[in-house]
Amino acid sequence: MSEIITVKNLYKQYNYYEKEAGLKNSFKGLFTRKKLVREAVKDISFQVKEGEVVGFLGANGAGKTTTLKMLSGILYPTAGEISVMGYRPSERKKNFKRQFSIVMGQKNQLWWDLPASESLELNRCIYEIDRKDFDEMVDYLTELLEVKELLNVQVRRLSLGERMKMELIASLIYRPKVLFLDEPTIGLDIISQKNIQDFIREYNKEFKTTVILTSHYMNDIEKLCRRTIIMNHGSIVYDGELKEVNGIFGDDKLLKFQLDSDIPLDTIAQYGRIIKHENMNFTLQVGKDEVKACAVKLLQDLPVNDFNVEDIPVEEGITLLYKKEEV
Ligand SMILES: Nc1ncnc2c1ncn2[C@@H]1O[C@H](COP(=O)(O)OP(=O)(O)OP(=O)(O)O)[C@@H](O)[C@H]1O
Repeated sequence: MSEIITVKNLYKQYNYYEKEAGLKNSFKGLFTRKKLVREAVKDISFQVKEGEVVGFLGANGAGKTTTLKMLSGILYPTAGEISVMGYRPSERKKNFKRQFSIVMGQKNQLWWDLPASESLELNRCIYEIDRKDFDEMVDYLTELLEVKELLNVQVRRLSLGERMKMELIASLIYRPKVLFLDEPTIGLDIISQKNIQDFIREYNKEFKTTVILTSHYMNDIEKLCRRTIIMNHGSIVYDGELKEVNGIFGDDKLLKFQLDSDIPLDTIAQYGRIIKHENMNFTLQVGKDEVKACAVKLLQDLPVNDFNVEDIPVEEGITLLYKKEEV
């Protein structure tokens, strides 16, 4: 399949001003303001094929939302190239806007005081959707998401999960080719989270829509995406399958052990890279070839209580990635 999204050397820099607390400082700030720069996205490049579902993972502030906002034309890039369906999103052409949709788990597009059906009707007019197509699509989506009977309930009276389902319906009734989902399961309980995951999977199968999804929940990415892009401090630190994420650590292993008495950290650091320590419990990262020698030495030298050698689990791999500037 061909590429539908191409991103080349994309940067986003936010310029803002320091605001000090207090009335006096606010007044002072009118004349002398300290300019600050935040490099939210730093030289990222990737491509997405038509029909692909790609998951963006990253700690808070990694640059996921900024990237999605640039892909959808909400934000102007500082530098770099973006092509989505052949359009440059920042030009905000009408035909581009008709073919993609963005849903943000933390923002609403539905009118709070009206039932969802009215917001859907408004979208029908904006996107000039044929009545028959619209009715069919609303039927299909409300059935799949099991919210048909809630269409005429005021949005403010819906639960968080029900509201997210309505948001998804509102963003899909015009059958966009590309869908950006920014944390669609945030704050949802496990069942609602699974409902949304099942829906996205089913919808992608049916319509071959290209989906880029950001989430803090690895579970969302695991369930929905073959490919994961992991961001850290504005850069892409991994692009590939989630389960292969540990490949970038080579054949490293984790030595986990508990000590009987206090030992200085710099002594322990001589045996391997300290990944985690809590009270007397330690996790060291050690190269596969050094594991045996390191384990023997550790058991000989230190008052070790409990001891284990493990592969790096995916979660730990991701945590390590989040902590690293570059891999
Ligand atoms: N309007 C803004 N002005 C200044 N800095 C901003 C602005 N918006 C975002 N940032 C900064 O840019 C960085 C990236 O933010 P972004 O929202 O893209 O991260 P994220 O990966 O989506 O994080 P989260 O998971 O917390 O939503 C952060 O350091 C954030 O503080």
